[in-house]
Amino acid sequence: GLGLDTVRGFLTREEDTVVFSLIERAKHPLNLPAYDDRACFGPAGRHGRRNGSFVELFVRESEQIQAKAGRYQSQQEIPFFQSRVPFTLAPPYNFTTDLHPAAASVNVNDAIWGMYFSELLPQLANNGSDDGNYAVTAASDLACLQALSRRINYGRYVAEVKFRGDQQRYTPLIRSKDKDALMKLLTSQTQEDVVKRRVEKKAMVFGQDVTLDGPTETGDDNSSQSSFKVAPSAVYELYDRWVIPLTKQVEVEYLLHRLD
Ligand SMILES: O=C(O)C(=O)C[C@]1(C(=O)O)C=C[C@@H](O)C=C1
Repeated sequence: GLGLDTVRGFLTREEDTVVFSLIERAKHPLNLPAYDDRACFGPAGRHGRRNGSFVELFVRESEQIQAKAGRYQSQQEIPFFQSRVPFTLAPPYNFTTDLHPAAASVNVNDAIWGMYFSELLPQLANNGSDDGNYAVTAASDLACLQALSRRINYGRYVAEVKFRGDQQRYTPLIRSKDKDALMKLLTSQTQEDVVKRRVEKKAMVFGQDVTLDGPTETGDDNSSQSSFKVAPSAVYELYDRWVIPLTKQVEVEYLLHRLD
């Protein structure tokens, strides 16, 4: 079943996905035109509606095909753009439903979207300004967004486990809608420190150039920040400023609906 070790294990494994997706995005230049709402390449004209930026279009259409394939039948996955596309490409699969139904759809995808494009991306994409290769760039944005969304919105599962493990303390706080007290009760500063230091280390391990000669250890010779594909301190900061706080926001929102 679901326990604190299991859900923390999931978050730990998700860190790999998050860090790798950031490393992949860092390969490409910023490619600003792909994010411009007014740049009207794409089929905007043909369909007579505004499609937003190229990346927005890419994400929306990618999510539609993935919806058809059944991706969002899993409660672990929440699309950035809700659509009513029925899933028709895959046989139905019996996903587990561990979440409380009234709280299962709690998510902070809008905040993740805003954070990714205005805070994270400008910092991440420093490998030149524009190579015109927007399709590959958008695909790696989608991978980052999906990894971050899955990790952060997994706060629903963490909250479910914490609620089940301590119903006597959570129930009155939920009834009185005491967000601050809920936040305090679910917080473990020790665990947050472990997570932040571990993702920083993962950025060092995954983001170094691997060669056959020379030392294999990190931390001794030339492992300055600039020799990593993504700055380890930037990954630490991403978790400190955004990933963990947003996860906790999801946990609180979930708990507020846990007794509905
Ligand atoms: O592991 C937990 O207990 C969580 O709630 C997850 C998490 C995190 O986002 O990593 C969030 C809040 C806690 O203070 C510690 C860690």
